Amino acid sequence: MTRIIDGNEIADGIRAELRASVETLRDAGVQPRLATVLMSDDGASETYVSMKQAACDELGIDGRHHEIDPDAPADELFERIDALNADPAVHGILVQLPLPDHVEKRRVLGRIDPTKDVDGFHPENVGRLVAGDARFKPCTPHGVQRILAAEGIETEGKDAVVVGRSDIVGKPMANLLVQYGDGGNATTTVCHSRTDDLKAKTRRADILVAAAGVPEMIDGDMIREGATVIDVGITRVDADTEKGYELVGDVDFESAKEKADAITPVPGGVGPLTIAMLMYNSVKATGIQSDVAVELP
Ligand SMILES: Nc1nc(=O)c2c([nH]1)NC[C@@H]1CN(c3ccc(C(=O)N[C@@H](CCC(=O)O)C(=O)O)cc3)C=[N+]21
Repeated sequence: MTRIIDGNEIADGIRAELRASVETLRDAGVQPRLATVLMSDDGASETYVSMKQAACDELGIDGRHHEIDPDAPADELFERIDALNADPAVHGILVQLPLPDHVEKRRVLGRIDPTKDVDGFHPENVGRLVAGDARFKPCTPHGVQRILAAEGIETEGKDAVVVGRSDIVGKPMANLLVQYGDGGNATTTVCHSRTDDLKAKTRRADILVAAAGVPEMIDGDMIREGATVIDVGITRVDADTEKGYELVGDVDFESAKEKADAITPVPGGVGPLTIAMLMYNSVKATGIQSDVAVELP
């Protein structure tokens, strides 16, 4: 029987443990605070930011939301980041992506204080991850590692194939899978839109991570019998539902589940872990900045 992995359940477990870490900080007189910054009027981005704020509320983290007009000059965003960097009561800063075209993403990510960079996208944090000395693991790949661990899926010696090479998922995911240690030691292949004969590569995967952002591009025919399939893609497609859309993963779930031993659904798979690991990084950031020793799950 194919196991359908319940991401909400795994995320709930992590959040329950994080609540105790937040308590430790509060008992020491430190109130964890996460600033989210949205410079977009995209509906999906608004939804994600409000989910992050709701997760903060649930854990006792003070979530402060900041909005910047998407038509404002980039300097307005930079000044806001500078102010948040300088505020000792703010421990984590998340600038929601994507940003408007006139705002250079690289300049934004490089401007956030690396000790407050809960996304782990600052070049210093990327470098530390690659060097095997991660400070903040990027939330989605970290969440995928937690799913594999929770499901007892060994990565050591396995063939892992990541489809997608984005800075926020594909590249850090591949890096984590190839690192020495728990959740790593996999033989890792990174595929992308220009990969020749993609199917030949994905079919070799014991662990397949689909993170290309192309709805249903991976079907059962591309999956090895008995594989673990992790679907990171979440695309909104117009549909005749209450919200006017539905969420579609990068994996064609119906055909994939015929081949996979374990598979994550969309929604209810990786998405909830992304938010849980953002909370994890926010607690970690608070510990680093306040010099309070906190146990992390
Ligand atoms: N600086 C930055 N950091 C991010 O971490 C970041 C970002 N920008 N931009 C956009 C992506 C996307 N992302 C998601 C988080 C949670 C769900 C999630 O929880 N999804 C639910 C369903 C959500 C729904 O109903 O729409 C699920 O899969 O079950 C999805 C996507 C974080 N991102």
